[in-house]
Amino acid sequence: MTTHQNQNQLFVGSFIYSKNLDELEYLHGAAICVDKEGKIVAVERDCDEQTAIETVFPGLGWSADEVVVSVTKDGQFFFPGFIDTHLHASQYPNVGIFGKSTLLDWLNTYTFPLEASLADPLKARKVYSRVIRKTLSHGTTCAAYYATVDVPSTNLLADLCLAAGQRALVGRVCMDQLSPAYYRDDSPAASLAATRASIAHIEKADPGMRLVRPVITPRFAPSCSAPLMRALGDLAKEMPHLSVQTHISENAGEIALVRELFPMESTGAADDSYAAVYDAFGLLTDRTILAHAVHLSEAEADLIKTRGAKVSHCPCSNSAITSGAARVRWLLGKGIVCGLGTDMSGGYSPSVLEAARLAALVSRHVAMGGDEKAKLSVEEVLYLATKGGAEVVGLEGRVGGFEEDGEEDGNVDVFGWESWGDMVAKWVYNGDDRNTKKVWVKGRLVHERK
Ligand SMILES: O=c1[nH]c(=O)c2nc[nH]c2[nH]1
Ligand SMILES: [Zn+2]
Repeated sequence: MTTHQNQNQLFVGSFIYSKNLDELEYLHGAAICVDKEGKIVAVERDCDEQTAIETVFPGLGWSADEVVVSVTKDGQFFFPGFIDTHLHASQYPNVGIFGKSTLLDWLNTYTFPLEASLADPLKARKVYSRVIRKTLSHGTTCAAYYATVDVPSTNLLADLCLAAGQRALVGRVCMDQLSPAYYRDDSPAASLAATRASIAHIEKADPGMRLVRPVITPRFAPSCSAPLMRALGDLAKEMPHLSVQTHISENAGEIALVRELFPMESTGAADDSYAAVYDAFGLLTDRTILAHAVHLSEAEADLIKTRGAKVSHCPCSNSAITSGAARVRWLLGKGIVCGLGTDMSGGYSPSVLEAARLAALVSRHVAMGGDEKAKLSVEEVLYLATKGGAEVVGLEGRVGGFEEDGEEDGNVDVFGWESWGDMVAKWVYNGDDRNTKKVWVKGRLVHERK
């Protein structure tokens, strides 16, 4: 595959992207110029290839013979890359394998043994290479990954993302309690040292955090002792350029466990809620990504809004391991920023488009529970999958550009009489990786469907 890296590029045709939560912008007959560094340097409406060559290129100092041109055909469109705001790269081999488990037994039965086994570098390379290739093929240009406790293989995940050209947040998993002895940090100090080592590696591998960045990753409160939680909260304060990712309020058993492990008298938290525990340790900040947020109380959601923390909605995982139906409309109504996560392998699908579809369906289940306003529209779930996600991972304004286009073969039957709005709805409800023909990140072609 020619990647067109370090070449000026012209994209011509139809562009569709989220203007805001409620509206998609449809630009037909438009042109976008992307320079050698992968930056969008011109967006022109009512512009075809010839017009761009004659009127736009001179201002950019480009000559037509050195520019790579991509043009959409009928029914195709450029769409911003998807942002997967929460997934476990290390759990990819287990997608679909969850039986009838729920969170806590699922972790012990399926998840910890697999994650521990990735300390084998050959196995880690195989799994991480495949998860990157697979998510790129579904149009995921940016992913917030959990790796494992193991430092070398976590670092390898970052290196592989960098080599493949996928934007990524890569987190070494911190956990020093309540998992088998073969899979946990030896002490809070060891966990902190290993985390620092992984951060140092990733920052050295990509000094300007151009594509890949480390993320502070307390697995979830039950996996972390109070001293470890405090150390990671202090680390987040020391490194304000880094995000924090964790899980919150996914499952009833987990919530009861947090209450038992972190009584408010021991933490100095304002109340005995899950969100207050993270807050007490300095882990609830405007750089915090909270996966799930299914069973939050009113007060917890208000606290999350006050701190500016973000939510990764994971409808596939929440359904597969029967955690519950997150009330996304309620979170959005409070002004909490939300994006979508596949949460493999709690979730079984690598596709953010599938997560968008399931977000729409789960919102209808919430509506059937009595809140008619809960239903999310096609426009809303696509916003969560792109611009909302960008804000969740702290890359707003940097991603959400035009990085992907759709193709006519595959599972979406287009008859020719549909409006563009109807075509997009058909893509959301029936599309898959066959509709993703090419994927670009920073101008580099990182996936091409043959
Ligand atoms: O969906 C989840 N996946 C996990 O790996 C995990 N660990 C803690 N809590 C979790 N939830
Ligand atoms: Zn998860």
